[in-house]
Amino acid sequence: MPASTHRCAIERTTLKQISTFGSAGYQPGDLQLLRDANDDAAVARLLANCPVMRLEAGKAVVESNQAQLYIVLRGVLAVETDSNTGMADGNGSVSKVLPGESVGEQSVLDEEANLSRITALEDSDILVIEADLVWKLIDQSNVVARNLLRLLSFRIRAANAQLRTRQKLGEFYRRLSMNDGLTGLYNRAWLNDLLPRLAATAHSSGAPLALIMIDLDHFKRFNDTHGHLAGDQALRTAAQVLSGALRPSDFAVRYGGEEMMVLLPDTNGKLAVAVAERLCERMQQAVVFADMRQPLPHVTASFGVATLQPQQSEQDLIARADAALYRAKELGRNRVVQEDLTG
Ligand SMILES: Nc1nc2c(ncn2[C@@H]2O[C@H](COP(=O)(O)OP(=O)(O)OP(=O)(O)O)[C@@H](O)[C@H]2O)c(=O)[nH]1
Repeated sequence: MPASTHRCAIERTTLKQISTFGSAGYQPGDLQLLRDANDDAAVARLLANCPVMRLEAGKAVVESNQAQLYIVLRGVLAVETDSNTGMADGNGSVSKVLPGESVGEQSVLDEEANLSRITALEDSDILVIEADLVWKLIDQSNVVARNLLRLLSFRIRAANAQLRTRQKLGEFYRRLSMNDGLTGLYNRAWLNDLLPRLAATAHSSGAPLALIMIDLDHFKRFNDTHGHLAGDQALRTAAQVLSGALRPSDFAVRYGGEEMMVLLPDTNGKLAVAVAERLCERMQQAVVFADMRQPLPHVTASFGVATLQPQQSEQDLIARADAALYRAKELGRNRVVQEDLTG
């Protein structure tokens, strides 16, 4: 390619030409992409007139419509991946490009303009290679082709690793938004999302769905006597009792304050009462440790049990379980009451 064509594309950038690669005194073999190409005459010939450009610290390469490959000869570049490409998660990530390393291979290969923002972290000298010259290098040098494949393979691995990390992080935050921070049980937001779906499934399949509403007894007194932190510990203990006693298909939710809820898909009223009895029993036996040397008094809870009736909404189900819980409190607490289906 004639040298004038290079100049035309480059003048639109903040880069200033300081020499050509042929006269700058660098060895191709020192550059990642040209490793083992020191004795490759075709490579030397093709690169001889390629411009070596200076990018001052803090300056960015102005976007070019044409794909170009940048190889750092001296200095450091920061490459901020574009967040509008659909490849990123909206947060562009920044990586450093050190002497010998390159940026822009992918845009050269897919013939797209480089959408990354490239900035010099210090005064940097850069070998700029136009896309069609990169293709000529690939055509004429097996060594360059192999180095490029190696480089791309490394980039794919790195991108996959980053993707996996982001997926894990996404999963972590998803869980965080569904779980109550104090007890680890599902939270109200999760319930609002899931309960209508559980109810719809139960209605359409005809399988029973039971709900147990649970409220710790005299919890205000517990807090007042032992302090709020001990109260928090009692709540955690109660949550452990629930999650430790349920089947994997059941769900325990912190409904709010000292109120919790258990959802039992595929469970009829009789079975749900048996589960609630078991929970009630375990609750009064569970030891509340705020300080290992001195356990706190046991907490008890009252339980209201209801099952989804035909045509009943999930709000009706909660209301019926709540009414049964209220009755359990009235009858003296630390007990299970099933909804009254005769009324
Ligand atoms: N430590 C602690 N206390 C809480 C939390 N959420 C709610 N509470 C307390 O739970 C207590 C609930 O009190 P009440 O609604 O009067 O009920 P109760 O004292 O348990 O009485 P009964 O339900 O009638 O047995 C209040 O004192 C709340 O401050 C929490 O996250 N941590």
